This record gives sequence, C-alpha cells and structure tokens, in this order.
Amino acid sequence: MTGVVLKDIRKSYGSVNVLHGIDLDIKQGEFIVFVGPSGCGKSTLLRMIAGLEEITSGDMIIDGRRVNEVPPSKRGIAMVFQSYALYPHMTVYDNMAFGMRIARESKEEIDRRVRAAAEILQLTQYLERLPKALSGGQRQRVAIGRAICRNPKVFLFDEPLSNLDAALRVATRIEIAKLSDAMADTTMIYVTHDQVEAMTLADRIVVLSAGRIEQVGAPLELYERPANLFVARFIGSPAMNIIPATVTKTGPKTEVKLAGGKLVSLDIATDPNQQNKSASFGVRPEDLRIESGDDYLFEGEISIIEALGEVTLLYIEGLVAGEPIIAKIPGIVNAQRGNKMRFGADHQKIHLFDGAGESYEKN
Ligand SMILES: Nc1ncnc2c1ncn2[C@@H]1O[C@H](COP(=O)(O)OP(=O)(O)OP(=O)(O)O)[C@@H](O)[C@H]1O
Repeated sequence: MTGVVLKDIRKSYGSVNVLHGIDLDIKQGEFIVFVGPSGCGKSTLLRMIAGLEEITSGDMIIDGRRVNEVPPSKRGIAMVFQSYALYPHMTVYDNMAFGMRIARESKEEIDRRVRAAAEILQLTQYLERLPKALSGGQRQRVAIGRAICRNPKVFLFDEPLSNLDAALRVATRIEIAKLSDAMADTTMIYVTHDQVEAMTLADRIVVLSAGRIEQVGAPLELYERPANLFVARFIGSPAMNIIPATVTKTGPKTEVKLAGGKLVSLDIATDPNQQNKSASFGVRPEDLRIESGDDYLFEGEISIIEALGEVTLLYIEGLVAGEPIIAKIPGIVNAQRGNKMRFGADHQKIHLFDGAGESYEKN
C-alpha cells in the first residue's frame, strides 16, 4: 500500500515553530487537498513529504517505509509546482523524456511513457513544439506529463493552477480530475488557496491553521458539519455568517437568544452547564431566505445589493457591529438599499458553536 503516513510531524526554523505535530493517514489512491490561510504551513508540509525540507521531528512514512532521511529522488514522488519550469530549448517530447533519459530508461520505454502521458493530457499533437509555442495551460499540462512519466507512487501539487487565467484554471482543473481517475492507484496531495479546486478535486480536505490541523474530512462533510468556527468560516464563499448568541435553554433542543433580540429553538442538544453561556450562531448566506411572516431569525437594513443575475447578494446591517450579514438569494431580488427586511432559514441548516468555537453536535 502506497499510502503516506505523517506521525507527529513538526517543523521549526530556529526557535520559530511552524508545524506543531501533524498526524495524518493518507490512503493509497486518495486525493488529499491541503487548505488554510497564507502562512499556515501548507507548502512546508508538502515540501517535507517531497523531501525538499528537513523534518524537525516525527515520522514521515511513504509506502510503509520511514523516509525522513531519504532524498527526494528516492521517495517515489513527483511534484508539480506553480511555475512549470520547462526547458525552453527542448520540445514537449524532450521535456517529458528528460528525467527518464537521465535515469537511463530504454528508448522504447521512454517513448511508451511519453506517448501514454501525452494521450491522457491531450498533448499528443504538441509533442514536437517548444514550450514558447504553447499556452500557459498547455505548459502546465507538460509539467504534469513530465511528472506522470516518472511513474510516481505519490503525486504532489503545489498550487499548480495559480499562474493560469480563470478559463484555463477551470480547463486544467478538469484535466487534473480526469488524471486522478486515470491514475486511481496514485496518491495525490495538492495545496491550493482555491475553494473550488479543494471542493471539486479532494476525496478529503485537510484544513490547516497556524501549523495545526483544524479538521480533516470529505468536502461536503466540512461544509455541512464544520467542527469549529475556523472551519465554518474558511469553507464556503461568501463565508458563513456568525451572530453572537446566548444559550437560554439547554436540553435535547437548545434555545438561543441572538444578538438583536430574537429567540430561536434549534435541533441541537446542549448540556445544562451551557445555560446562559455565550455561543456563536452560524448560518450560511445561501441558507438564508427572505421572510415576510413572523417565522424569521432576524431583521436588518439592506446596505448593499449585488445583483449577479443568477443570484443576489444582500448585505444586512444592524446585527453584528461592523460586519454585515450576507444573504445569497437565488435570482433577482426586488429590494433597495435602506429597506428593512426579515430573513429566515431552515433550522436544520443552522450551526451552533460554544464559547470556545467548537461545534455543538446536531441531533
Ligand atoms: N526558511 C524559513 N525560515 C523561517 N520561517 C519560514 C521559512 N520558510 C517558511 N517559514 C514560515 O513558515 C510558515 C509556513 O510557511 P508556508 O510557506 O508553509 O505557508 P503556506 O501555508 O504555504 O503559505 P502560502 O499560502 O502563503 O504559500 C510561515 O509563517 C513562514 O513565514
């Protein structure tokens, strides 16, 4: 099994600790995506798996073997970077063949692997071209092709699409999704800032913050059941609205009082010791709806309207100081700045977090 196991992996630069004990069990063939704010340690972690960064302590295990001291070329990994770093004077074919020639593979084997990779990535017609005669997306596909030719057990990607424009990003993302299907036994580990890449490519997403894992789970698991406020705010765009609240009744159903005055009963269980404790009430912009009756969660004044055609974003002031609540309403909304409106949500879609920011379990 060509899994990757991280056991209490730590990294320090001098006295600065940047990773504080990462435990992770990645199965063979899994597509794992690391996300987190800038500086949280995603690239450092990926580079430690690749062998490009020394491991301060802990065990890095690839394919059942501890590789802490094994050089990158002997780890069975291939890495694709943001900058594709192709040799400008070599054709696409030669760029892809280069590593295998160094490794003294036979001509036939080189040809077979280059053509197979070109086929997967739809590069066959460009094999005789120089990189300068390719688009950015095609160049990145050559870089991916070069990595495929090495027959890696583990494929590492460090923000491979971030130098591409929006349309090429989408096209190349789809290529990567197909690639991971075509190479079902190859483990893939991918770093990105992009929510859509993370949500669409990952089998499991690892959310990192300040050198620690906040949560690991399937994309929709993180979306629907974030373990804490950090993950709740990080996954989803626009971010989940968070409204301060107080627990007014505990038990199998919890009642909370929102900042702004409304009492809301939720299908979330809380212990008696939570009575009168402060909490955070979370609701995603896309889960809010306009309410005309009394079954609403809150009322506020519309400060900004962004009509995008497909959806309308309404910014609602007056509940959380300095931070508008955002509602994402399908289609076109007949509203004007300054209107007072009421908003509700299906109570199943509401999240509640305790004073420390940890999620209360939903019933
Ligand atoms: N050589 C170094 N010396 C000291 N600190 C470093 C060094 N390299 C990285 N760091 C620090 O380690 C932390 C993690 O950096 P890393 O590049 O892994 O973050 P990241 O999550 O990939 O960020 P980004 O999304 O901005 O690329 C950062 O705080 C960074 O300043």
